[in-house]
Amino acid sequence: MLSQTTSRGSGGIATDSKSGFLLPKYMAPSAQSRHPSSIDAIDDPLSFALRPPDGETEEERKQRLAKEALDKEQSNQIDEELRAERETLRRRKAAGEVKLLLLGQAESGKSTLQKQFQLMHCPVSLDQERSSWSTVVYLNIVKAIRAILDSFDKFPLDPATLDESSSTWPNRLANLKLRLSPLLGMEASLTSRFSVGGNKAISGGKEGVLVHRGWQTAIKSNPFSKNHSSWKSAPTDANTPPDDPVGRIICACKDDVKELWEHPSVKEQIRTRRLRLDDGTDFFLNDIDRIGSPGYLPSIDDIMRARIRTMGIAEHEFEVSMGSKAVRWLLYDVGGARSQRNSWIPYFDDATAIIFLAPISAFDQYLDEDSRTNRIDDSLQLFTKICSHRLLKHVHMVLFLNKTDLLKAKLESGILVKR
Ligand SMILES: Nc1nc2c(ncn2[C@@H]2O[C@H](COP(=O)(O)OP(=O)(O)OP(=O)(O)O)[C@@H](O)[C@H]2O)c(=O)[nH]1
Ligand SMILES: [Mg+2]
Repeated sequence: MLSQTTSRGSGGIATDSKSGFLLPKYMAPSAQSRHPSSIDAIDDPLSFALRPPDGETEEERKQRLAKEALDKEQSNQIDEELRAERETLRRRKAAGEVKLLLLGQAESGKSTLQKQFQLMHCPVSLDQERSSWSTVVYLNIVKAIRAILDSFDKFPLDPATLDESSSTWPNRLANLKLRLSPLLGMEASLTSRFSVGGNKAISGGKEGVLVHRGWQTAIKSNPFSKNHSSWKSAPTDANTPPDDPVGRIICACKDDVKELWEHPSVKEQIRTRRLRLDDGTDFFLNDIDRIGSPGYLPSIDDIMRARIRTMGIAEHEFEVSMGSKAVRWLLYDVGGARSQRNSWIPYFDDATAIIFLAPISAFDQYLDEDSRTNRIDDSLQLFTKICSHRLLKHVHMVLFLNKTDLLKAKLESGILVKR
């Protein structure tokens, strides 16, 4: 090896007798007979790295060639996909499409904003998904009850702190836990309804269920979803028990849910143990009579407040009237948890605009995925990174300070903003 390098490095010019071209000496035919052909030439590090190993057997050669053929096929396939993607983007740009990315940390309100767009520009499609959302509402209720009961398991009530009127509460709590166990037992089956094709929905433990795009369609095909009339008309089956077994259980145990939720010791537990419930929990549990009634179908408010975590990127398409013409908007709703943020980048280079959502009510909260990082700090860092990203230099940016109603409620309840 060393002698070859030395001979090539020796320099000098020779003439190719066939072409008459001047060649470096090591490329002259006489040199080529002594040295490897161009594919193995060590002047080209890539060729050198790719040359067959010394002493390769016939069997190894066949395997290597078969693998190279497979790699080439895969590489061609990727090239073809990239070409098709570039072509789609070119056509979209030519057609004047608007590509809008909704970015921000988890729970910042991206999917909620997407639903508001859908309600404004394509209400029919939201209406068609209406029965699917009852599964999300049920799951939110089950998750909140589980979190409350788990908290009492972890931090049991201290009988010394209970006054006379609450002295029977620990027994009652144990009894409620037993009575609510059939409802809690439905969590896994509710989660499985969100699986799309071969993609299973993931139960994220205390953070809730992560869903793939297209989950609404998957749920619609579940046997408990019912057809319904439009938003404005009242449900026609108001006196018949729900087909959905979870709906039936909620109907049967709504008084227990109510008793648990309204008990002062539960409110105290949430406050003192800083129990983090989803933002829509108060809304759903305060309204359990309505949700737990036969014929329940989610209202628009229910849909807006229902919480389900986005996994990956979900594309939504709308026709938006802009002046005299209708423009096609493609809205991308992304999963906001830290582990999901790398998947945003391929959507940056042809984005028209970004709406960055920052929930300003979260000043006293920490990330689910990193309990040491304050949510406002995370939003600020993320926004700074997005603003300075080289692919987003020419993209319009909208900063959306969200959840102002929750901020107001927190400040009015006496919670102070401090570092
Ligand atoms: N009170 C209140 N709740 C809001 C507001 N915006 C969103 N929410 C609620 O906040 C929760 C989380 O909202 P999502 O839209 O699911 O959050 P996301 O950013 O899509 O979260 P990921 O999908 O996990 O990235 C839902 O329960 C919403 O109803 C708001 O302005 N006020
Ligand atoms: Mg989302």
